[in-house]
Amino acid sequence: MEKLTQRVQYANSLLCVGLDPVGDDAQVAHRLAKVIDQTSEYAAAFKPNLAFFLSREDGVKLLRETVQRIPESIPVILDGKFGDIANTADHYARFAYDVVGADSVTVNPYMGDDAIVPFARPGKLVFVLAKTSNKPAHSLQDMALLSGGALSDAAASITRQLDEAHGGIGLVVGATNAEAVARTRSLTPQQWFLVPGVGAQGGDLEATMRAGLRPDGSGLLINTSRAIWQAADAGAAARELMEQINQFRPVAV
Ligand SMILES: O=c1ccn([C@@H]2O[C@H](COP(=O)(O)O)[C@@H](O)[C@H]2O)c(=O)[nH]1
Repeated sequence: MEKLTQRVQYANSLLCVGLDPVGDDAQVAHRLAKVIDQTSEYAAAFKPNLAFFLSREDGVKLLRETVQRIPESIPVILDGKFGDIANTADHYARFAYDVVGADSVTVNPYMGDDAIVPFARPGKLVFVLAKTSNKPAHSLQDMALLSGGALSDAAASITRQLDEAHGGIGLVVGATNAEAVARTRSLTPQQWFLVPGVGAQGGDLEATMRAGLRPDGSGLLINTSRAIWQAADAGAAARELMEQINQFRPVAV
């Protein structure tokens, strides 16, 4: 959390550069290095998606090399959407933090608190899926609970309680539904949101910023993956998005 706050201030950025490497093995390591080197200046964080590495024969090696390439001052969020019972979750946490060297992970809360808590280590930040960016998310996440509210509201409330108990718990909230961003912000006023869905998924950046930004001008990490990976000039694409994001932040005095 501290590392992220420092990085956001230093780089004056809320941009999270997603790393979803596609292409053949021979070229992908080179492209990853290039994207990291060209976008580092503008990145508040990097988010490698585990699936895009595990689908390659030497995927874990490539992932470790990717993380090592990222400057130490920039937080790495391993997007693995982990979510199993406690003793299994503990092994996923060891993989993410000790093997890969990530600072942060994404976790699916469906199985309950014990799927989340093993990832809550000092200095680490856990992003729990609350309201995801994919269109069919509503089929489960909008279900009304007998106790009131929707299932995604319950996920948000649980993360708030866990953050109060353990610290370092944020949420994943998609940029494709600004109303949901606002609602989740009202339930969790202080927590960090990892926000995918801008770029290839067509999320509305301005509406998302207005709905989710904390009064201190922070608390959102806007992720984009394909829009940077596929750009002819990844650095220019990252700078442009960072500047667009900053237009909606209060100017520091
Ligand atoms: O709700 C969610 C949670 C995670 N993701 C992941 O973020 C990136 C988005 O990539 P784009 O190319 O910018 O669409 C990808 O790794 C997803 O798995 C998400 O999209 N939505």
